[in-house]
Amino acid sequence: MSKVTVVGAGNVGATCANVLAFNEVADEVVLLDIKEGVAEGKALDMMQTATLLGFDTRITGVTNDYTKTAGSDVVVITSGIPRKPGMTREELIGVNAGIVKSVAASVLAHSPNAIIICVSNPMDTMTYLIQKTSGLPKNRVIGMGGALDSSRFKCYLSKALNANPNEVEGVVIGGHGDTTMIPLTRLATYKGLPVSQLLDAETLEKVAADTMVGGATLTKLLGTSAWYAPGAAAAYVVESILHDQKKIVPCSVYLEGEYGQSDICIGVPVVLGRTGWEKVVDFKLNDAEKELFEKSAAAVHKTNSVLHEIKAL
Ligand SMILES: NC(=O)c1ccc[n+]([C@@H]2O[C@H](COP(=O)([O-])OP(=O)(O)OC[C@H]3O[C@@H](n4cnc5c(N)ncnc54)[C@H](O)[C@@H]3O)[C@@H](O)[C@H]2O)c1
Ligand SMILES: O=C(O)C[C@H](O)C(=O)O
Repeated sequence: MSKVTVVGAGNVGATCANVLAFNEVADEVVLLDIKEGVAEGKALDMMQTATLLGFDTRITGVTNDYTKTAGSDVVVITSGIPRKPGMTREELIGVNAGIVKSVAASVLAHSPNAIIICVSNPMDTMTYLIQKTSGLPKNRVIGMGGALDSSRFKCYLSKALNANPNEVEGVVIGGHGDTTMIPLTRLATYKGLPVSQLLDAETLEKVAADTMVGGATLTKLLGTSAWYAPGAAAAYVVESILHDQKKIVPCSVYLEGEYGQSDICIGVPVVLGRTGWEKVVDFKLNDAEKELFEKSAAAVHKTNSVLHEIKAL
């Protein structure tokens, strides 16, 4: 029996739970929220799609009762506030740090062997906070951002190429921020062909720029941040772990020298399997990409330092 808990039954958490159930990623999904009735209601609504969609996953919802999450294999943390148009993700730190820290402690009290996936923003810093305060081995703390950013990169690339997005490969590393993410255009391909052979430099620059502000663009359109792709991206990470798929996915993980960085959680390609992130894959960045990665890491370190100022660490 596999069990996944999703904390936060808002836009992203509910979407993630829905994708997990629809794809039968786990036998059991528990949705938890602090707001009375919300998780119960959404879980019940989702369960009523089981016979329509033909899935066997059992979904339950609870209001802040962590005993019902006991024995989870994977816990996805989406609790916290989303940004509004005009805000950066970093501005959420003051409210979200307290929520994420206490939620991580509560889930681990009942599921000490769980692998934690952090979605709440600013995601790299929230992942670092969990890593530093939970005492978990580093392989069991994973920040989800790169899976989403890479799917946006592939979406924008496929539009520029007028191609099927599923035939496009592309990876985004670095921080999950408007100015810190790094779409690796040099390594992006369409059916194995480098996209630089198919698109001009100006188009490629626009694709990278659109990718970097992908979340901000949606926030402006929606009035709150996105949820369909974020929820699906979190479920994709869960599936690779729970089903031991060994997919290489860019995730925010605690580095100890890899990519020239230490004491930071930031997006790098990792192999995801049943024990969490199993190894960092070295993409052999060129000098320009290395410089971008260093700048990105410096910005994430700066946000992490706020954790001390607000006494979250
Ligand atoms: N990493 C990513 O790629 C990514 C993508 C999208 C959104 N996000 C982030 O995910 C978070 C959630 O976004 P959303 O759109 O789902 O927001 P939302 O407001 O729709 O949902 C958040 C939910 O968290 C709940 N919550 C708050 N405090 C809680 C607590 N202590 N315990 C349990 N539940 C609690 C709220 O009641 C709410 O239902 C935001 O911080 C957002 O910035 C990250
Ligand atoms: O943009 C946001 O604030 C939410 C999330 O990080 C996203 O990229 O969609």
